[in-house]
Formats: sequence, C-alpha cells, structure tokens
Amino acid sequence: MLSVDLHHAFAGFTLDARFEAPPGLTVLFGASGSGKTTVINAVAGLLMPDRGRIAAGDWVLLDTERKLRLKPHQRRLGYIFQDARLFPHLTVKQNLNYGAWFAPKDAPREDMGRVVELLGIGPLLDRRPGALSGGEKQRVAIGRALLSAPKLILADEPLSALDETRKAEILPYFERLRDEVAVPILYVSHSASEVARLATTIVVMEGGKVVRQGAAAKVLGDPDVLPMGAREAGAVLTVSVKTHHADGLTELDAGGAPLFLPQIAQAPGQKVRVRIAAHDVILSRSRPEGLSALNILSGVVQQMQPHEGAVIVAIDTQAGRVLARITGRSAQALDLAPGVAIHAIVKTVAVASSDIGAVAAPA
Ligand SMILES: Nc1ncnc2c1ncn2[C@@H]1O[C@H](COP(=O)(O)OP(=O)(O)OP(=O)(O)O)[C@@H](O)[C@H]1O
Repeated sequence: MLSVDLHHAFAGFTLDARFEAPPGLTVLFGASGSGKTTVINAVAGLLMPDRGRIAAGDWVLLDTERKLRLKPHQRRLGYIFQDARLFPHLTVKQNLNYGAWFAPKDAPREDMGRVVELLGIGPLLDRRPGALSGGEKQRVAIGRALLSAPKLILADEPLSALDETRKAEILPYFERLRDEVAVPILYVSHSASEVARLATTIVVMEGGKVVRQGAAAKVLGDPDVLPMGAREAGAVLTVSVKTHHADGLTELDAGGAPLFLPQIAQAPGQKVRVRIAAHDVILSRSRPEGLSALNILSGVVQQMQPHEGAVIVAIDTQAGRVLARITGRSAQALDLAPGVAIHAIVKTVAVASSDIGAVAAPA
C-alpha cells in the first residue's frame, strides 16, 4: 500500500493531498499547476512539506509528526524521468551496475539477468547510450532504477519525450514492471492511452487537492470525473482473447459478447485491457442489423452528463462500463434516460493498438 498525506503552503498555492493506493501502478493525473510535481518532489525529498506522511508499505519516507524525514538518498527510490539520464561514457552494463551499486548491501536485489530479460536489453549491454534509440535508453533507465532495489519507483512523464512508435515500444515494459515486479510505481502522465493501459489506480488532482482516487476502470468510466476531459473520455474494459481469425482480426470475449479488434499479439486465454474512446461509440435503441460495424455491446444507460457541449452517456454492458459521447440532439432523439436499454456500437478499426494493453494472468 502506498500512502501519501501532504500539506504544504507556498505563497499563492496550497497543497493538501491525501491518497492511498494498492500495489501496482498509480497514475497522478491533473491539469498543469494542479500540484503533481509538488507531490513528486515531496516524495523524492526535494521538498520538505509543512506536514505529512509518506509510506510505501512499511517503509516510511516521511512522518513529520514523528519528526522522521529521510534524506533524498536514504529514500530508496528508483527514478525514471522523461530523458533517460544515462551516463554517456559508460556502457549499458556499467549504467545498470551503477544502479545496483546504490542498493543497500543487505537489500533483496533484483537479479541482473532477470532485469535484462524483462526489459529485452541483452543485445545492448556493451553499447554506450549514444548508440541507443530513445526507447532503448528508456528501457535501460528502467533497468537501472530496478537494480537499485527501490522501495518505490517514481516515473515523471517517462514517455512524453518519445514519438508514438517509441512509446508503443516502451509501454509493454511498463506493463511488465507493473505486473511482475513487486515495487509500487507512482507515475505522472497526461496521456489517455498511457493512463488507460497502465494505471492500476488513478489519483486526480485539482488545485492542490485530490478530487478523485480509485481503481482505473472505475475512475475512467465515471462521467462525473472524466480526468482527460470530454473529448478524450474513454472507458476501459478487461476482456480475454478468444481466437485469432485468418482475416487479421482478433476475437475477444467481452463478458459473453464477441468483440473484434485488429489482430493483437496476445494468445487465446490471455486478458487484455481495451480502451474504448467515448467518441467512437454509436448508440442505438434497437439492435442494429445490416451494419458494417462488428461490435455491438448491449446494456442499460446508467447516467448522462453534459460536458463541453456534448452528453457523456455511461452504459453498463455485459462487458463492463462503456462511455459514449453524443450530441444533446441525439440524446433527445433517442429519448435517452437512466434505465433505458441500449446497444453500444464500436467500430473495430476505431480501437488503436496503443489502446490495447496486456494484463498479467492472475497468479
Ligand atoms: N517553490 C515554489 N514556490 C511557490 N509556488 C510554487 C513552488 N513550486 C510550485 N509552486 C506552485 O505550485 C502549483 C503547483 O505546481 P506543480 O508544478 O506541482 O503543478 P503540476 O501539476 O506538476 O503542473 P505541470 O503539469 O505543469 O508540471 C503551481 O501554481 C506552482 O506555481
């Protein structure tokens, strides 16, 4: 359990943030100036808050009531920044060893071989950072952070400097980090697909306060919150791969209903997270026939929320919560209201591969 309780007053800005997160990856989300960096700085020990307590499990980094304030180098944190910050004169292997060098001698350590395998960096070990792509550098930076035997990993917009191709290359490694390494991760991000794919928990900040916290699917599926705004709204479904078809489509089992997506890499039986963008969902009162769209999820309208000139409709389907963003005129024409039975139609090609993520099989 990651537990953060911080109070700090700057002239003109007060941070009053409190959240608790279960194991996994916790995304700190909020508009510019909402206080995310201030939280990260307090966790890192770069800012000494007026009052507060920060703990990762039984590892207490700060407890002002008990006058406990670990210095930054005592906090056992692994950092992953936007730029990888590797030492240019050292090889990849030496950069990794540098991380291990910081691990306390008696700390249970990640095995170098396992970390190298986890991040797929075996072929890079003898190269220097100058001969690595941005994505490869970032994988090495993750490895270096892991090998320092951290109690908590801080990732401050680690993908924001990378282009879409490199991001797609790194996201699976963060998924593995989340699912295979028992170290909590506190992750700042502005990206809808990153949050949808990676977050176990989402903490939404506004004006120095935590306005919402909870499991990712719950927060992203709540039309009252919409941390990304109405245009980027989208719910996340956890579904399992059923079969791969010869025509390049993958069929998923979405709570008993078939969901077809462009072919994905996961094997039948594996669970995946799929982000369904609210603007890609069409609603119909009757079950449509003779339609090119392959995906029809049936459900019941739970809530309707006006947002930025449109209406966000929350529908509970057999596959889970789906959001649809439609015009007020369409909502009226369909006579939508909570309790109404509805069919949500999702175009197969509307789901981008960056919106589909792996989920570890339950242990
Ligand atoms: N040392 C400081 N002195 C005074 N005000 C500060 C200080 N550091 C941060 N602030 C203020 O605290 C507020 C929150 O800043 P913070 O950098 O934490 O926001 P953020 O959510 O990380 O934003 P961004 O997404 O732009 O990085 C801002 O209004 C900022 O001006």
